[in-house]
Amino acid sequence: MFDFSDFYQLIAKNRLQNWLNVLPAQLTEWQNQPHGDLPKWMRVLKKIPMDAPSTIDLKDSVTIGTEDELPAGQRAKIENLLRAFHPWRKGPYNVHGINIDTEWRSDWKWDRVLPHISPLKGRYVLDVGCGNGYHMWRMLGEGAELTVGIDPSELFLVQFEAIRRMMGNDQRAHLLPLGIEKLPELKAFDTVFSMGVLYHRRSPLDHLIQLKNQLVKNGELVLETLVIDGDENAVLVPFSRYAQMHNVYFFPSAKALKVWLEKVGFVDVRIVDECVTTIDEQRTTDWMTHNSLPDYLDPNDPSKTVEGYPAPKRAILVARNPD
Ligand SMILES: Nc1ncnc2c1ncn2[C@@H]1O[C@H](C[S@+](CC[C@H]([NH3+])C(=O)[O-])CC(=O)[O-])[C@@H](O)[C@H]1O
Repeated sequence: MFDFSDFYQLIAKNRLQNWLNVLPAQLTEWQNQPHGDLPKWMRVLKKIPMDAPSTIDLKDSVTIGTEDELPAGQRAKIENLLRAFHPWRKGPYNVHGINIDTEWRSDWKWDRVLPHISPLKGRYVLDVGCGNGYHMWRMLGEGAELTVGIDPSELFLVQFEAIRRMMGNDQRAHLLPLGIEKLPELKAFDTVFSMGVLYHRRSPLDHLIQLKNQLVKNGELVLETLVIDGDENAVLVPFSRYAQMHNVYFFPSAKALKVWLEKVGFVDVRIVDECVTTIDEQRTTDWMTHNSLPDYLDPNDPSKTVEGYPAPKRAILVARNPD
């Protein structure tokens, strides 16, 4: 159903080649599972043109082509095709003047991350839980040699592939529909990002070890997750939902997270940013019409979630793998 052969050919010639010992079997298994709406989305995806646009900006935004490059009728057709992949959560994207106004201002997160990380020029980058790949394009904008994203969501895979087609089938970015737990110890990436994933993992220290196992010696981890206020021993484990999210487990303080990273062997651990998520950063839009953060906060006290927990606050930590 999905063709990963370009990626296999690419990594056969580079330092990710050991991955070929397990990856084709895993992705064949994935292909053979039932996939809900994916066949329908694939039919839409194939209608999206694969022509290289006249201009691409990945440095300051993700902007593909210009408005006047395409006849109005063709632009309207592309917009309809892209809307078939609702809800668009991560972005924004601008495609031939079509402004995909996503639930999240993922560019704001990128602006908080970028000043604190090693330059990405020439690097092999892994983005764990990459969503639809928004940050992968921004990583290429910073000169990364290759970005590989992994995310189990099928909708995010088709959204990513739609954008990639309109980039002229760019081969510098690849998204694989896998969870982090499926990765062997590749020890091959210069930078590994895990943003918005840790609180979804039942075993957060194992998650940190899995991330470490993907890094080359002296490679850099960029970790972003929901945190609470408090000292090295503070951690919240919500009883059930948090801000209406299922499958959430550990919300440490940034200081506790630093200890966890050191405990599993990272060094030079730095807490580089902490900020409360505003309702301007995560909200309902024309491209994501479901409920969003404003609906998940206590209407009488927006410093709390509807469940009575502290409202979402996120921290960014950067660390080095010495091994
Ligand atoms: N086991 C797993 N392995 C890999 N990915 C997973 C796993 N489980 C869930 N995910 C994926 O992790 C992503 C977390 S979203 C952050 C997106 C982006 N990074 C961002 O920073 O904007 C945050 C959120 O919406 O809660 C989703 O796309 C899941 O499918």
